Amino acid sequence: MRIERELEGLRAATGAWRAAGRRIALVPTMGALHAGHLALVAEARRRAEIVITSIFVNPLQFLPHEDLARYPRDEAGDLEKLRAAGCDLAWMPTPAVMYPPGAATVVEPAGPAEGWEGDERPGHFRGVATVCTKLFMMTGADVAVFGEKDWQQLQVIRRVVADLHLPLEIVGLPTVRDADGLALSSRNQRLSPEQRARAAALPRRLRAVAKALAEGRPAAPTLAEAREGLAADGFGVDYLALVVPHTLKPWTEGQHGEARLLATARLGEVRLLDNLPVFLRG
Ligand SMILES: Nc1ncnc2c1ncn2[C@@H]1O[C@H](COP(=O)(O)OP(=O)(O)OP(=O)(O)O)[C@@H](O)[C@H]1O
Ligand SMILES: CC(C)(CO)[C@@H](O)C(=O)[O-]
Ligand code: BAL
Repeated sequence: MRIERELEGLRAATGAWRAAGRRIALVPTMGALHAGHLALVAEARRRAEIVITSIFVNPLQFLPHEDLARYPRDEAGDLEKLRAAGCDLAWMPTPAVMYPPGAATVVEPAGPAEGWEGDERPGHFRGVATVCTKLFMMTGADVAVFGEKDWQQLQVIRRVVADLHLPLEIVGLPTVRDADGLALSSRNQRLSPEQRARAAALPRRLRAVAKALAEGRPAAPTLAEAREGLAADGFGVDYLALVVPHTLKPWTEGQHGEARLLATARLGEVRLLDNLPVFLRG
């Protein structure tokens, strides 16, 4: 596996692959890799001859008070896992490579970037859209693979790619979970054993809400009950909402069809994100 930290090295590799007619898949990550990331790498392998995984903890998507300095990092472990997964190139730019002195241009997403994480973390999706656009341009990928765990992020990326006519395909993969249902996430490492045991209440309550809604229970009281339940379980609930899957607009009572149930809840300092598909019959 090649490891590149400078744009010249990355471009030399991708230029040669492209000249040989090879298709390139990109998996963007912030490192501290787990089985969820490796499922994205496996999907990338199925979709292209060459797999590039980027590891870059992107300062632009963290708000000043957020956990940038405490974000988990494990470069040696990550490289070992990527080698075993058959990744061809690890793209590990420094912040100075990604944002050279004087860098000023950003990608400002709208539409699905509005509300939910967009409200909780103002400017976050600008950072995500900017770095992903740069990663797409730097690697010249034909396809990029993202997780549905960050549902709103996936919809933002799809919107940006369509709006900017970027010549690549975006693939979303279902959330990989631990045995107790908790969505794998790098930030789970920061839960204490006691918090980790309690964290499974989040997917459990989401599954119960999804089942009740699919059975025809009205959304507003079902969601309100689940929020209270999560608070009683010790979570600080940022939001628990039913939305239109691709636009992220709030679901209106009486609508039917495919919806998405989104939740973000805090245990101590750790924010947990999760979401599930829900089908509401007419
Ligand atoms: N459990 C999972 N299943 C599938 N994809 C995942 C999972 N966790 C993360 N991903 C995807 O991996 C990519 C990189 O995510 P990232 O490096 O932020 O990992 P993370 O575990 O989500 O970390 P964080 O704690 O920051 O949320 C994103 O496309 C994300 O949606
Ligand atoms: C897509 C991403 C790698 C951009 O920094 C990040 O938001 C993430 O890890 O989900
Ligand atoms: N996985 C989403 C990236 C972030 O929380 O900043």
